[in-house]
Amino acid sequence: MPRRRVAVLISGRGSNMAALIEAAKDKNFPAEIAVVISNVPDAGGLATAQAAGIKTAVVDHKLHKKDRTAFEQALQAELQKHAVELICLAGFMRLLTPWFVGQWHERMINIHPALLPSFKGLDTHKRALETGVRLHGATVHFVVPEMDSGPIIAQGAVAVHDDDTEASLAARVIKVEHRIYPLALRLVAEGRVRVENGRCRIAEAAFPEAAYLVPDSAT
Ligand SMILES: Nc1nc2c(c(=O)[nH]1)N[C@@H](CN(C=O)c1ccc(C(=O)N[C@@H](CCC(=O)O)C(=O)O)cc1)CN2
Ligand SMILES: NCC(=O)N[C@@H]1O[C@H](COP(=O)([O-])[O-])[C@@H](O)[C@H]1O
Repeated sequence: MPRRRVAVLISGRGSNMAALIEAAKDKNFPAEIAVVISNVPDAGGLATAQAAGIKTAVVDHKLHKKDRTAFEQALQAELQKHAVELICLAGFMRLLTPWFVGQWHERMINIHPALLPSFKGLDTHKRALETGVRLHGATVHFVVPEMDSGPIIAQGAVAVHDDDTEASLAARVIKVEHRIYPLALRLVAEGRVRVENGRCRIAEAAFPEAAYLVPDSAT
């Protein structure tokens, strides 16, 4: 089965993008990173991608003023130019319209730094600490028009320590993100994930393939 052509969309640092690029270096990985696209011209991840020999492009939402459709049509043209089959949102901070999400139904995934459905939106680590949850983590999900609400593909959890700060918790969660995002992309690219009644079913899943409980010693 040919490797699926993937676009990674970023807005910033790109550490999840780098984890996906690293995984795709393995020729047996069922996907190749065809292009990295940023809506922010000086996103740090662009240089990382270029250094890894990956094509990059900038589609600056500011150039399209507040016209989301025009921005997304420019994005769509760039994706078609690279014959992209799957999209990974990795710290991509633009809300996508139902039109764009519809174009990529069950072919676009996102990583979110919380155990969805808890803590949708922004500032997830701060809110987790304020709430006093004992487990926190990250989620890879299919993107649907409603933000952070798509079918869950993979999750990874870490314990929250009483002396945790937003920074210390974020540092442990990002390590989990870099483990579950390549895993989730592999499952989707292998065609092993099907959505039934809003829930993901993973074919031949060797439990706990799509769920990680990461012991403190590992983070
Ligand atoms: N239709 C969807 N679009 C996006 C989703 C999604 O689940 N459905 N996931 C996000 C990623 N994300 C959280 O995971 C997220 C991205 C952006 C925002 C946001 O409020 N953006 C503001 C602008 C902020 C900025 O430019 O810095 C906006 O778009 O007006 C919240 C959550 C990706 N898109
Ligand atoms: N709501 C989307 C969101 O908050 N995404 C989060 O942004 C960070 C991007 O880091 P990275 O650029 O190093 O991958 C990651 O923690 C990702 O989960």
